[in-house]
Amino acid sequence: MNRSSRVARIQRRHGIGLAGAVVALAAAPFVLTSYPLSLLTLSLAYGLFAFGLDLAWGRAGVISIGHAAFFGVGAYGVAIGTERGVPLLLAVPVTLALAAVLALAVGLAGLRRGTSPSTMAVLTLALTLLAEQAARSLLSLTNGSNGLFVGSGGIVSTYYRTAVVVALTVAVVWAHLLRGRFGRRLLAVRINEPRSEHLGIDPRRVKIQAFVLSATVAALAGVVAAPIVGLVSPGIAGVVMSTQVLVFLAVGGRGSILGAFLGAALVTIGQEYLGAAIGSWYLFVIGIIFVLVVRFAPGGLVGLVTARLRRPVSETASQGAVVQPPADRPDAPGTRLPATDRPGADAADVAIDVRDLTKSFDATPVIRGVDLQIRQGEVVCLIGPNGAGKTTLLNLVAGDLRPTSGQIHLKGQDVASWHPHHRAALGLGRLFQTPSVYPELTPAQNLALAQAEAYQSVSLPPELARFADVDDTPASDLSLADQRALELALTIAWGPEIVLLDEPAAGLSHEDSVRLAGTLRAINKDLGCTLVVVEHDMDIVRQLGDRVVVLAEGRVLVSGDMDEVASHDEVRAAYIGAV
Ligand SMILES: Nc1ncnc2c1ncn2[C@@H]1O[C@H](COP(=O)(O)OP(=O)(O)OP(=O)(O)O)[C@@H](O)[C@H]1O
Repeated sequence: MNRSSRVARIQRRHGIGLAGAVVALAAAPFVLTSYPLSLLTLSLAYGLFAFGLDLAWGRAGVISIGHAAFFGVGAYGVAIGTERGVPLLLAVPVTLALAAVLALAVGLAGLRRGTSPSTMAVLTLALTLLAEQAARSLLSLTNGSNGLFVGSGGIVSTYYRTAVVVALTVAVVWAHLLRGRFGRRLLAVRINEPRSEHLGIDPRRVKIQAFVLSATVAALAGVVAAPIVGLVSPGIAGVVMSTQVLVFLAVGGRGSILGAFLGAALVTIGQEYLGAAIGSWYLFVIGIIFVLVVRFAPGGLVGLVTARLRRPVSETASQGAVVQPPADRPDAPGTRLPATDRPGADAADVAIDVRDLTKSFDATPVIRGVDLQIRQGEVVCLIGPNGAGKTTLLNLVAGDLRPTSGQIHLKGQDVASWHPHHRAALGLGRLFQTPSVYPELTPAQNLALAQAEAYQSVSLPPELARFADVDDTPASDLSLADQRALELALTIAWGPEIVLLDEPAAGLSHEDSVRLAGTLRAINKDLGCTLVVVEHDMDIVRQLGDRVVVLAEGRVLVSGDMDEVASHDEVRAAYIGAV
């Protein structure tokens, strides 16, 4: 089955699932009495809350252990608005906007570059503690610990219908978002942040967007929940509520909208009936279930069912995101943008220009005043003994490290302070020493993801294009040689003008290395890519390099063709004796 018919099948299955859910939800008021119906309504609100958390935790890998702060903003927004006679049509948007702004502030602070994931955990924990305390202390606004009453209009089924409409609307909007660029980028950043950044995606932006969306959905859930809960009190924004939603999601399963609603419904309904049967011991039972799920079913109930159904890897790994190159790309496949349309295209013929570059780790200098100019279309091999600073130099050019001093120009642009995704936007691609691909996705999805983000369209050489047909196994199952080839394939499919490669032949057999050198030559000749290759294998260097640059102790020792370099006494003596 080809990829587009598989995508159509997934969409059909989602459509059937949604239709089934609509029918079941529509039938509920006719078969349930008032109490179970109000429990179901509460489950829908909590499901929405869990889904909100999933947007951050399950989809973007952003840890939030204080999401009830946003839920509380939603619930109090409605409660305060109702008490003061503010129309819902005004109170709800203002409340949601407030939650979004709050989340933006937290996201900007906690998702800065270089901060550890635990920063967000600490910040959100502080937020939920603060929110609960604020709800207790701001007496004139919140009525303190006594809370505020919100009426549901008395007719449970009417309110149930409102909750259903809100939940379904969110599900449909989400399904739409998932199919587009945002869903794809969310998936890419969650699976492999550095790779995504070198495909021009800004991971911080994607995570902040996801967190703001997540908080807004959580606040909407609070809006929906307030009239069912009836009494909006400080606990609704507090740490217990924040923990409870983590349980909903862990039980149902992260990364699936069904998991969020299922987990919330099972725990909410279960604890209600358990509570009636065994009193506060129900908390103990819920705790045990949580531990068992985390230990034995980390994918939650939905994960268990999916594993039993043995769904194709391309379906399960992509979490519903559609990973295929968009059909409506303005530049048709096989074409390159006119040179004058590319950013920095009017710069001189120099692709990379490094001047007096230095880099120290702590006080230890590793790069010591490197000058290096590489022309567009050139193939340069960077060689030198272990620890000479070759990888560090690539990292500096790619933006993965900031220089201590000196200048880096790409295509005439001063990029020394630019982030990797900004440099990628100039057409700079890179390969890592350890192949960096999207391991959970199939090779075909890896390629499709790169093509969907493409800097420009290119036709892949046949030895790389073969991956487009491998759609039934995750990339992590490929051999090292194939993972290296896949990393090259997805980088080239993205359409770079300059590619930095860090020991691309490491670990390959002689035959594979020779084949790789031929492919790189073809990429240079047919696609015009400038290549900078760090390599130890002198056979490959001989085949590849227009020019060889020898780096030693962080300095350029000599630069020239292979014969010049090989005849250089210092190089022979100290670095490549056998050449
Ligand atoms: N993040 C870092 N922190 C501290 N020291 C580092 C860091 N990265 C590299 N170094 C040090 O910088 C020096 C140069 O390392 P680098 O990896 O650039 O060398 P290389 O020429 O690529 O070596 P190899 O051929 O073995 O890969 C080494 O001594 C290394 O330990």
